[in-house]
Amino acid sequence: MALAVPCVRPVMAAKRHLQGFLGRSYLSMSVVDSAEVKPPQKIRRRKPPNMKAFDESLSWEDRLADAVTPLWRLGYDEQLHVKQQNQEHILSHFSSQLAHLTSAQPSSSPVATGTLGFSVQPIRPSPVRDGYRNKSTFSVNVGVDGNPKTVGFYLGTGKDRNIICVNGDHLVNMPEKHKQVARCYQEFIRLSPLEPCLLLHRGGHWREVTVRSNAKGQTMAIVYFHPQTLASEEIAVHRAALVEYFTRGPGAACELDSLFFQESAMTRCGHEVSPYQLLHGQPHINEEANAFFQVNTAAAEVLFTVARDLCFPEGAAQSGGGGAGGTLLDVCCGTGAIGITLSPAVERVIGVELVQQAVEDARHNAVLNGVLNCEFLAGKAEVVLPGIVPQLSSSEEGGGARGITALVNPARAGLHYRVVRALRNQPAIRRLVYISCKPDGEAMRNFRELCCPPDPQKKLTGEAFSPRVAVPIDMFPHTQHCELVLLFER
Ligand SMILES: C[S@@+](CC[C@H](N)C(=O)[O-])C[C@H]1O[C@@H](n2cnc3c(N)ncnc32)[C@H](O)[C@@H]1O
Repeated sequence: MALAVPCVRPVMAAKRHLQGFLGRSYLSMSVVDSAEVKPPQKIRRRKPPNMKAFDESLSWEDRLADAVTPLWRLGYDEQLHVKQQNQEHILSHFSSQLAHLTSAQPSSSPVATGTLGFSVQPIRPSPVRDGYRNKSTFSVNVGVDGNPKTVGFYLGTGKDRNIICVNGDHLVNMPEKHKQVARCYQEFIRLSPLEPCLLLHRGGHWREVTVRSNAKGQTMAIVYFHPQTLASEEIAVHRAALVEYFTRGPGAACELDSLFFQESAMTRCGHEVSPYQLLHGQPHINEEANAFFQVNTAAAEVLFTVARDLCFPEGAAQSGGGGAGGTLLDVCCGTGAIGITLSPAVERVIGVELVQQAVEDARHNAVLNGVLNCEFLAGKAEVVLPGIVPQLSSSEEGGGARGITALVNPARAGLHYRVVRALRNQPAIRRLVYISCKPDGEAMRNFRELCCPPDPQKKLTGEAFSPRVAVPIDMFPHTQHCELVLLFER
């Protein structure tokens, strides 16, 4: 199988299907009544919103760039320096809390790495700095000139009634292809007799467009449409106009490989509730890299390599199979990318994930890659893990050379306390790798729970973990975001 990115596991190209991504469902929607037919609405030019709230000395483009990519004015080395300092500051805070918890000598300096008690490695840069996003969602709203059919990104807030939509042609993190689709979509909706949908309850139809692309340059667009009270035959007319525009009209220049359409009366709505309709092209575009569902594919490869090296420093992941035994617990595994990537290093991988559709994609990805030692369980980690982790002890403790390694990659809400307790109370887990996109948020609570002294009252009887190594990774150049990978051992 061909593989564009050889750093993790050359024989394992994870061909992830976009269909899987589309199928994810977090919200339900009410049934839309499409019986009432309304005549096409007249397009009104609206008054531009109150612009006083913005810094008027800057152009709209600069204001948007400052909001979306706040580090864009800095050179890349400077950006990395800023992020490194931020991460060290957060870790220093953690170190102080840790010292307090364990009544050890508090850290004296707020930022110096040497006083943390563990090492912070230099930030790993993103291999791609500009145009790295493989997914972009463009909104529709009132533009600077008052045109309500403007496709771009919001500035301002609904509460302050100063929302303004600025096109993203100048944003450095956005690929050209995504910008082209956004421009064409804007042209299309401006030609359409239908109103845009600016607020879900205020009428109008044309909503945001999501654009996805892969390393081969294939592009998928998903147009979201509010049906309001249109009859299905009416919607069909506008759907056909959209297809015509993107296949034979000016939009054909985008060379879309897939065009999807979703009728939805809610902000987000899953395929099960309101099916994604394939209007043109193929149902999936594939990515032959290891981490498609991260927004920056190339940087995700770096993340996975770091995770592998921290989980298995002895390097058996490169042995090409067989591994050194033991189990990898992939907690909050999403579509299984990390577990599948690391599977050669262990006898088995157990992935746990809340979203059923993601679990099905993970199973699909394992099959696609010929990986047989991964199982994926659907459910809340706080429900699933307390049931299975204690069972692992008899077979794993002292059995394999590695026992159990835990890798956790929760959403911003962090891990539920029951998850931390299940992991801590399992003595066969000697090593735990925590990947966090927001280490100064709820993850910090988890770090404390992992490292505090045992507390029988809270049924936290297992030995405490200690932080050993922290590795910041720049997944999003030009923004403030930074991923942190933290190795805990005991
Ligand atoms: C940051 S993503 C990690 C995705 C995955 N590790 C990857 O690389 O693609 C967090 C994942 O945690 C899942 N999640 C959120 N709450 C959860 C819970 N209580 N139990 C299990 N999974 C959860 C989300 O659905 C999401 O897939």
